[in-house]
Amino acid sequence: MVQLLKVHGSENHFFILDQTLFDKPIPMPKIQKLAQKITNSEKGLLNGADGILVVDASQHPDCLGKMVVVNADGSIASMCGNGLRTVSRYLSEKYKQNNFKVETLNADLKVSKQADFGNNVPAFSVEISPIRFNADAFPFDNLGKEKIVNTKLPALSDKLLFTAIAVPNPHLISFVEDEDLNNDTLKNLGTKLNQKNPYFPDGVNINFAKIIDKNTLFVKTFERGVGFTNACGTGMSSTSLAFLINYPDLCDETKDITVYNPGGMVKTNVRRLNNQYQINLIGNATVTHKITISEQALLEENFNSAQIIDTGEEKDYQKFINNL
Ligand SMILES: N[C@@H](CCC[C@H](N)C(=O)O)C(=O)O
Repeated sequence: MVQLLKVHGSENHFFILDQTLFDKPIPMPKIQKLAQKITNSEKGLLNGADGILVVDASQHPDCLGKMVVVNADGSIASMCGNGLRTVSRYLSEKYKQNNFKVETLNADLKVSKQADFGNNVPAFSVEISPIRFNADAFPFDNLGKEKIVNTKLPALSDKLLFTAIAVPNPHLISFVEDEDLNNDTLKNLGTKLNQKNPYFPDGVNINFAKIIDKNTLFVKTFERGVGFTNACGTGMSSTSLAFLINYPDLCDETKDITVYNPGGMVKTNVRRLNNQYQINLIGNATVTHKITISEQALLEENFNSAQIIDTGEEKDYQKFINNL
């Protein structure tokens, strides 16, 4: 029997699968196939999720573990901000440490336990890095730009301005008004740029942000490999950086930015130090269910035999967001 966890950061839901608990690690293609089934909202486990976070041992200095992100469609992403908070909590409790690093595909990232966001709402801070703006980091093509910073892209929209930042997964950001937050623009753009298209051959996460106040944003994301999510941690982080760059008068980098999202709220801090940007993302790391299942049943995608314990944390998370 093996244990999986169902977790979320701002209601961006994942299953944590710890390879070290299996007799033999599950080959990645099998996990990618499993992701497509277990995340399905109707036929998957516990109403599905946005992906699987695969945890494994790390040999890197100061790293308590390694995280690989598998999106709901089976594609692999270089990073996941909301997911990293939950993996940080998992490793923190497993090894009884509060400050450490987690190996990710592109970088070893500093993480730390923070004061709870609410009663029984544990929170973690995670470093979001590396940060890149150039086309090599994405890639993006046929837009006639080396960098996209507060730029009109007529091929995508005749009115919106876009900023493109890889953290290191690719994000396209636009600051919009209510109309574009609520109409189909984000859905249409997200769908167009995440199928075969001449502009973003690897797809792209798209974030529409509304400025609520000084240091306060609302961000809605259409994720590559997933579709609409309740929240995207790297999306809110890259959007916070775009906010600092494009609206310096509204963003005080000595203070945290509060970022509301359809699943709750996180804090980000974005600083420019020695001509380089640094981003930290702070938010809940909630474990909603503990799942015990045989390895065979899991790999045969026979989820009916799973034994499930509800941790009760979701009730407390809901109280926290109801008080926002
Ligand atoms: N939800 C994540 C991002 C997950 C990866 C993304 N779908 C991609 O393909 O880049 C987050 O919280 O950052």
